[in-house]
Amino acid sequence: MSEILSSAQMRGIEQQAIASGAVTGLELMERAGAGVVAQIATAFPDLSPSTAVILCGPGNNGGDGFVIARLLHQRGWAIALYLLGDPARLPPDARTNHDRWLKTGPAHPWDDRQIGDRLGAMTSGLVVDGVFGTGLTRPMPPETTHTSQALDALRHRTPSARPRVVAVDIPSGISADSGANLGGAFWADLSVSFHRAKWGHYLEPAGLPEGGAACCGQVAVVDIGLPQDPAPDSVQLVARPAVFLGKSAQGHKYGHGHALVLSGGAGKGGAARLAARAALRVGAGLVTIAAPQPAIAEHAAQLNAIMLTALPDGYSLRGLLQDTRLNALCLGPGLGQSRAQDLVPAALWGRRATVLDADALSAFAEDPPLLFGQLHDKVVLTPHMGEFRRLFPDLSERLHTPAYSKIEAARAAAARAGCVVLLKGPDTVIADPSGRAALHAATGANAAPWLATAGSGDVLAGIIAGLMARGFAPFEAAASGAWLHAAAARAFGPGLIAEDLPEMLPQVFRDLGL
Ligand SMILES: NC(=O)C1=CN([C@@H]2O[C@H](COP(=O)(O)OP(=O)(O)OC[C@H]3O[C@@H](n4cnc5c(N)ncnc54)[C@H](O)[C@@H]3O)[C@@H](O)[C@H]2O)[C@@H](O)CC1
Ligand SMILES: Nc1ncnc2c1ncn2[C@@H]1O[C@H](COP(=O)(O)OP(=O)(O)O)[C@@H](O)[C@H]1O
Ligand SMILES: [K+]
Repeated sequence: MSEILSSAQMRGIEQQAIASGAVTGLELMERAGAGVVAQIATAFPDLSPSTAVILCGPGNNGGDGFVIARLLHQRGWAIALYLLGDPARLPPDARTNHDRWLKTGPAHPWDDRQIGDRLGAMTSGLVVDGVFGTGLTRPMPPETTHTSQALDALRHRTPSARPRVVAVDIPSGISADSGANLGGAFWADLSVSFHRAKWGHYLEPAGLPEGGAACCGQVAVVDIGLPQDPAPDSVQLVARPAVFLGKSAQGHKYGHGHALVLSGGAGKGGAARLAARAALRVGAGLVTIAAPQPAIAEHAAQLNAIMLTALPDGYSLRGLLQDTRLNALCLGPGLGQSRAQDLVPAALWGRRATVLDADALSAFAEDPPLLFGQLHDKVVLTPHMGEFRRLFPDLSERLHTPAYSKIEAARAAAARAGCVVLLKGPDTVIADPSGRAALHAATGANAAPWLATAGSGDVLAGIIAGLMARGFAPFEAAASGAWLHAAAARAFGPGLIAEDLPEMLPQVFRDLGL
């Protein structure tokens, strides 16, 4: 797992390092610029010096741009540099690098049309976006409209017939906190960030225009000599399971737990079977489906290793939970809302590790606090955005403000609910009530677009329940579950349907070396 930061956290680290005397802002800017130039060489080894258009903005992102111009020039590049804004108003370090650059070449005043035309005519070379970085919280100014449109047009050309586009830190116009396109954002083949990647590199707010995960291209992170201590409240990017998922040679099936998946009525059992299959494949020692009597025959016809029991209502669930070996529950997929209203309180009374998904969440849309009052710290809620809106309408509403991120929303939800919340999407956030948070990004090179298929969420709920049956803590089970789920989808590839996901887990485990 690697740490990702908000813009405020990054600013804090930078300011503290400068205030302590360990480093100057000018040194950081020099290293940032040098880091970008080094990453360009690494990412595009075939790119030989030709023309680089360097776009500099009014803040420190522009300051990095001047450093990059100087260093690329030293490497034989012809530079065309444009500055948005008044050089006299540049912050001090950016001003110093602006003045240094002027000894080598000119800083053309920003001319949106001229830049747009120039970019449109380029068939090779480099465009460096140092217009705005982590400091931007408003839409791009109108003076960048043509430039943005010209960049958009380049994006649709084959890479061999256009310049490479490199963003300093993050493409201008993308919120480093929420990943939102603030309006008129640029895009890049490569975004070179400093010290740590930012939340916005991996978050992708729903809908158009495309946001951070879609616009950042390859994300590279360069060390600029800031202290490496973990930031308080930092968010971890889930790059692989944080726990060892192998089984010990001596294990007994009851040592790996017994997961109970609660099913809906006749004809509605598919979702529970998907979840149960996933719980078993992920390594739970035993898995039982508990279904109303009329659904038993249908399940029996389709199940072998998974056990089956009749369960009419919440009263009988309390009875079933007298068996302490049943250590993890999964409720919601295909459950039906009235059955959920009856079973969820009984399940939560049992204080087992519990996944609440789908109908187990929507059943409380009328009165979310009724649910929150019963939750405990072994529960994982797995809402998609629609379910999240039903339980946390105010947080969902706030997500429409561009700088408010899905990470903050999931954190606030976990604090309110008093349990782990996993908020789904191509970018999945896992948060607990203490503020601990992780982001699993199925975007960029990790994209898993075939997960957008009916029933894939049921499988995720089952994976997490299975991992909790095995004894993993809710947060680890949720974060590792999100990773396994996407890895299974990638391992199968195009054509994936939900049934395929559990069947890919063995290969995912083998690839992990288990
Ligand atoms: N934080 C750090 O440790 C480091 C930061 N560096 C660079 O500094 C960047 C952040 O610099 P800044 O905080 O100066 O911010 P930016 O350079 O991202 O730009 C924001 C600046 O423009 C102004 N502004 C914001 N929106 C505007 C708009 N729509 N129209 C006109 N002006 C607008 C802001 O008031 C601010 O001055 C980073 O992205 C990175 O590139 C690097 O130099 C290396 C070290
Ligand atoms: N485009 C996508 N890329 C990656 N993961 C996705 C994508 N779309 C959906 N997912 C994942 O697939 C699952 C869908 O769950 P959910 O919305 O509950 O669907 P269902 O109710 O049909 O099972 C979630 O885990 C979500 O994160
Ligand atoms: K930028």
